[in-house]
Amino acid sequence: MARGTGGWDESDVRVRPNKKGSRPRTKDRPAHEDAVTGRIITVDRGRYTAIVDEDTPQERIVTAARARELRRTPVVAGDLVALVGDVSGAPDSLARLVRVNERATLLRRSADDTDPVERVVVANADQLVIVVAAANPEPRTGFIDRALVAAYDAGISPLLCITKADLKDPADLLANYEHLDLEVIISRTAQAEDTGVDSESDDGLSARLAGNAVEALHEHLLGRVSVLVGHSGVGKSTLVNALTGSRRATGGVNAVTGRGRHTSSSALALKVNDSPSGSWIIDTPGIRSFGLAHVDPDRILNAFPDLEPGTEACERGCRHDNEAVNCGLDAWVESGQAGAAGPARLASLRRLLGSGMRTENRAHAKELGSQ
Ligand SMILES: Nc1nc2c(ncn2[C@@H]2O[C@H](COP(=O)(O)OP(=O)(O)OP(=O)(O)O)[C@@H](O)[C@H]2O)c(=O)[nH]1
Ligand SMILES: [Zn+2]
Repeated sequence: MARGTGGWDESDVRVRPNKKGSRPRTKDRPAHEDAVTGRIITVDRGRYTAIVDEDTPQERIVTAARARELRRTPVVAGDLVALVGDVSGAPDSLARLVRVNERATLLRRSADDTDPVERVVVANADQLVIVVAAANPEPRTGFIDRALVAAYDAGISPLLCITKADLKDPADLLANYEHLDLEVIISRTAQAEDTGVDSESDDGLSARLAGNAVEALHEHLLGRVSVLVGHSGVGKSTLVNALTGSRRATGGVNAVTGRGRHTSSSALALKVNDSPSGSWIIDTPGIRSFGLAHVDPDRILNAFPDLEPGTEACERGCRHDNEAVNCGLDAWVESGQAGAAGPARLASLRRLLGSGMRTENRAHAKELGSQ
């Protein structure tokens, strides 16, 4: 489209003289023109592990420490950063991390729903894979709903992955989400007639997963950065290892990250097997729930598109929570417009709305959380 002002070129751009230009160079902050870009794979006790020159013959792992000028900017798995100094990646070399590039997305959580400090979990993820088991452990819709809120709030597409469908039919669980435009992958162990993918969990337990399920998930990971969340025991590490070829428990070391030695509980990015450049899984062992103190109640409602139209009948200022009088959502659900799962969905929404902080506390929380 033509620009409204028409016919600009570079000569129209006036370069303002830099007031600080006459200062002695030594007082200028270094421009770091020689910096290289790295993708943060994991963070452990003040050391930042980055991959540099990704998917080129020079690809290498560089360990870095943060520069003072970064102040308190959080740096997390998935961040793209500028590195200077010794970026050779040689044993015992240490680079300096001087800048964090602007993030496309930022997945955040608070420790619980009343904790004012928001924590940055993962940067630049395109997709949040919510892993729940059909049984053992029992699925909790509360966890799924929280993860959906966090995903929508961050502008990350959610994908629901149900594991262990060999133990129980997940139809009842899925009925909760049939009115949502939510993509679902169902995984299970291989039956006799299936092709299987042998994989081991991080605890060294082996499972033979149905090949078509692993393949379906693999397809969703191509060309994207996906972050996986799930409760302990749902089969997350079995899946991650099947998709990345990483086998931490048996001492196998992922060629890229050295996951075999990775013992901390921080997020870890792994390259997806047989995939185009830029396909990453970020496993989050430490994240098993999402405190939503940082999310605005209106945005919580966004994660319930099957209910949201019902709020058109609400009075202005309606909080739609358990104390709300004449909330349009009650009639919406009673009339069946949210389907059979409507009552359970509304109960889940109200649990999330009821547990959050009141708006008055939010401004303060944001200030604290920005650190
Ligand atoms: N029946 C069945 N078992 C599975 C399936 N996937 C994984 N498992 C088993 O479930 C157990 C737990 O799997 P993990 O991969 O360790 O689960 P996790 O989510 O990584 O759990 P943490 O390591 O505690 O975080 C292991 O014994 C797996 O072999 C499945 O689809 N069906
Ligand atoms: Zn309402």
